[in-house]
Amino acid sequence: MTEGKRLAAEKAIEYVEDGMIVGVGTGSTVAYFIDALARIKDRIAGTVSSSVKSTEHLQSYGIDVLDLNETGPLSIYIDGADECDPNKFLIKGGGAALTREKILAEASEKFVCIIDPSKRVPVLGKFPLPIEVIPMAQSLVARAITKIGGDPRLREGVVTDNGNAILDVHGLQITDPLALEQSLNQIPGIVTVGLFARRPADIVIEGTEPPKVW
Ligand SMILES: O=C[C@H](O)[C@H](O)[C@H](O)COP(=O)(O)O
Repeated sequence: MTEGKRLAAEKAIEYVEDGMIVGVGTGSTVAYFIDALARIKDRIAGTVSSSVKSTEHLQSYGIDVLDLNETGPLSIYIDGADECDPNKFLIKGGGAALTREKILAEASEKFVCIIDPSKRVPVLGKFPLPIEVIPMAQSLVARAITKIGGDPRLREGVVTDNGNAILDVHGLQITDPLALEQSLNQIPGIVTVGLFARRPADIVIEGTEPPKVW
């Protein structure tokens, strides 16, 4: 699995062109990408980061981390996923960074998703769906999710970079990711749903030997 993450991350470097500002996701797969990016750091114009953790990792290599409000749209965003289906729809948020990740995916022309082969699934939902919620709405949101058949569990001891809580929703068979994303987005108190269907990945790199790109 670790090797799969590294292989996918190394391949993603081929999508980074000279002078680009690179959107950088979060997680153990992206950590390999940051290590690889450090080797070509003098060829890029900087990065925009999706989390405090990735920012610290990037800065440890002396890579510039810029403000999205200053950069404007990004050419490329590289990030991992917890699950990826054949339509390149994703579940993300296992590392609680989903909100800023969704913002960067939306801001980017090309979203390259890097996964080890275990993340590829026919139907999303085996991995509990992360949802970032405003703390005072935790119970309200949990009740709404229970009504649609999900089993929401508070991720204990986790506060997101935005000061919010995470509910992990178990027991959903996500056969229509787009519809579920849209309907959950209507519930007050939900900040971000960890379903990336409205804005899926454009390219998926699966860390096989050699890597599969689809
Ligand atoms: O919040 C975290 C992110 O969505 C990650 O990209 C996702 O959890 C995958 O992480 P990893 O590469 O560690 O499996």
